[in-house]
Amino acid sequence: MKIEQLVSQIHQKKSFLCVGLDTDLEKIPQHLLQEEDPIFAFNKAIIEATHEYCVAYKPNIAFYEAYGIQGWKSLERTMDYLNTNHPEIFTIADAKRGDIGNTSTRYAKAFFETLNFDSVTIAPYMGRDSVEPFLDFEDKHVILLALTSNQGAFDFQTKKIGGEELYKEVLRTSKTYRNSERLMYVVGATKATYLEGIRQIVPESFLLVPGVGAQGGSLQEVCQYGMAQNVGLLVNSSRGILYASQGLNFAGAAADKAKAIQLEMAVELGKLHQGS
Ligand SMILES: O=c1ccn([C@@H]2O[C@H](COP(=O)(O)O)[C@@H](O)[C@H]2O)c(=O)[nH]1
Repeated sequence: MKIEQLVSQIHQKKSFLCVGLDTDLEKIPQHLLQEEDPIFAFNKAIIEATHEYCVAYKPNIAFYEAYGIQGWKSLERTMDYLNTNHPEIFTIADAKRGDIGNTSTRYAKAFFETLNFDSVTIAPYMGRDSVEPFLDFEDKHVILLALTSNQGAFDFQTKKIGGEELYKEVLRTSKTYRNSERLMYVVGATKATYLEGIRQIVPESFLLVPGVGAQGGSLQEVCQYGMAQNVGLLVNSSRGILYASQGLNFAGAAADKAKAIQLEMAVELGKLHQGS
């Protein structure tokens, strides 16, 4: 998908919500366990209930790999369903991959060609030749981990090397990569105040921002410090939407949660237009 199509969706739906499809058989409503493919049945119901309020879906690959071949089949069915029924919605494989070039190319083919995702999350630790193979795919995007939402982010990412924090070095160096216009970055909502400095380095890049809802990040703060002229934000919520209810009306409850976030996002987008 082209960035312009994503931006156009954001304005059309007045939303920059990404719904995380972290589907956990221990948390989905019990009655779905009788279905032939409970993970897909849950995802389909969530997608149908929430698609008008969001512009992206992000299956975290761990939740599918955990169930072996059956989990991988559920992921494939979910992607086929999205690409067939909602091709305008941006898809993110939250896989956090990255390896020597030869191997990265195989990962890229798996997510961009076989599963037909629009983007994949990549760890920057192995450097240029581990990331560039993912950047070779037209209209596909690499979402590089910059400053993650967890406490462990302070172990390495905020440490200074040569006078600058490592996450800033990741942002600056990655801008020199081949096809760097296909890069986006992960920045946790729990680190919202850092977004001001991040925007000085990557003013218009799209940022995937997990950590609102269950992890306690604030949507308002993310917008205050991180919104760009092209919006430039995809704010993710997974558990806060998926498991709003474990009863028969789980999808309705998820829709209510997604709509509540979308309405807050509409207010934030309104402020952007006032400022221009
Ligand atoms: O820094 C990061 C990077 C990725 N994640 C992932 O996002 C979702 C968040 O789920 P919630 O239930 O909304 O907390 C999940 O898939 C994480 O693995 C992140 O949280 N932080």
